[in-house]
Amino acid sequence: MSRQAQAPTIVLFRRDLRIGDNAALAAAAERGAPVVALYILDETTKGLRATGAASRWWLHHSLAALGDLLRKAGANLFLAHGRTEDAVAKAIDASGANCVFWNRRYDPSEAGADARMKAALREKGLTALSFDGALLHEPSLLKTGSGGFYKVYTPFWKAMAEEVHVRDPIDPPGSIDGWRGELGGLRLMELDLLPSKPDWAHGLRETWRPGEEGAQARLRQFIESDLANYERQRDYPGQPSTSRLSPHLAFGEITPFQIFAALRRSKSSGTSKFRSEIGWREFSYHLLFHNPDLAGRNFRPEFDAMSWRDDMQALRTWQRGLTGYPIVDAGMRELWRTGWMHNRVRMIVASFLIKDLMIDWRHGEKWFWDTLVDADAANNPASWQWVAGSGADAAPYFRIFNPVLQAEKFDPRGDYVRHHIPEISALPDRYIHRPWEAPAAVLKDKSIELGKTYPYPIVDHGAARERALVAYQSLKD
Ligand SMILES: Cc1cc2nc3c(=O)[nH]c(=O)nc-3n(C[C@H](O)[C@H](O)[C@H](O)COP(=O)(O)OP(=O)(O)OC[C@H]3O[C@@H](n4cnc5c(N)ncnc54)[C@H](O)[C@@H]3O)c2cc1C
Repeated sequence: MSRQAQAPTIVLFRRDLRIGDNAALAAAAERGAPVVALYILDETTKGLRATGAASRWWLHHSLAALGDLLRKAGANLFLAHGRTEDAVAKAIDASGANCVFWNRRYDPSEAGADARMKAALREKGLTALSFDGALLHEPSLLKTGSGGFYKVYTPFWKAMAEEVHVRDPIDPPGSIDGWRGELGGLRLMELDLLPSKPDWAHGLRETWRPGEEGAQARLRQFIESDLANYERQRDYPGQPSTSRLSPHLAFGEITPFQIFAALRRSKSSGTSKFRSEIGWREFSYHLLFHNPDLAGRNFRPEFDAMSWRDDMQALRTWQRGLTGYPIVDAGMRELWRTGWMHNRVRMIVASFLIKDLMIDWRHGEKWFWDTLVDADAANNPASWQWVAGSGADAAPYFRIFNPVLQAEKFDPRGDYVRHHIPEISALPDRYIHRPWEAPAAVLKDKSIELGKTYPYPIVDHGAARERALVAYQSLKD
């Protein structure tokens, strides 16, 4: 029997848009039958969170890149839109496939949908298999001594080191015997993922190269140029020293197994700190797996009693980067322009929204979800809850970042702020993070009119801090 006459294997692609270290694809290629590579944009299955706008932009380009790689290897990438189970059933009917393979997802709503699909397919006598790849550990397997899940990062990471064997990445299949039929699917443009009216994505296009090859290039460049200084420089947003692998990881264009293997091969110092940051991603997924509504519900229920301010005007001012605190505004504008923000600045802007403006962390989480290219179902809510103090292993409630002192420490010459806020870039270093203290003559000389060309601070940090401490203390009491 020729290979094309064998019943094909459907391989579902989701947030694993790569051909390297792709266990499901490798298993399908090894099986020998033709492969139907299928991506389904599922905006219908109940409980799945809709992809944010910046992530949709990324997804479009990542699918284009995956399609190219698959084509070179011998297979088409088929595209569909609708409920996953319906689209899979249609693909089975059209292709005569008798196997469906995929890599596991760990968001409980997605994992639940996959489990239901697996049971339904098996009931029909088909082979349905799921594989690992997104995480170094299976959240269901790593348990504390008392059989629960970890709520504190340090023991979690220690247990990972002791119990989890980090396997080598799987090579991409040399060639794939792609199924030659027609599914009647969609073309990429028909998924309608790109912004058009208006097209706000020019900053994203300038900044990123979505896709597996872009991810591998980024990893190589990071290891060669920045890894050695990572621990020392990772907190300074003006110096590009972090890996910027987050969107590639969020879309599964690269796996933690591939990153760990590359770190093992490198002779660089600084690998331990970098590994532990990847560990925070593992920890976030561990928390999400065990707490399905991480984006909607306080991990610590006592936070349900917090009286947040319902100030939508202030929320919009924060979103637009017009709070009058330059480091906050620079971060929010970096996010809007590039779909990404430096980690230190994410912590500062989040603390500002939650503690200086007393706005519910869920509003910030939603904005990030929509505007980040690395918007991640685990990292985003876990990090917001960490800053709010409502999360597992959270920042202590009395830690309220002073946006001026943070800026002076981590952006000492104001490079980052100047880059993102041109209207105050001419200010001398001593006023760049506190323009309201600049003498009138200096402001005039630099053509800055506070309240007109750049705003006055939306709140006084000292007073806002006191207000937050009272609110947080009342929760404790
Ligand atoms: C309020 C807030 C929201 C966040 N939202 C997201 C999000 O939606 N998606 C996201 O991937 N990260 C999020 N983070 C975590 C972190 O800011 C980003 O992962 C990091 O800035 C990405 O840049 P990088 O790839 O250069 O990081 P690197 O420093 O190079 O780290 C490498 C990788 O480790 C992981 N990582 C690093 N720091 C963290 C962390 N604190 N928590 C979890 N994983 C981490 C990421 O996968 C990252 O790509 C958020 C942090 C905060 C404070």
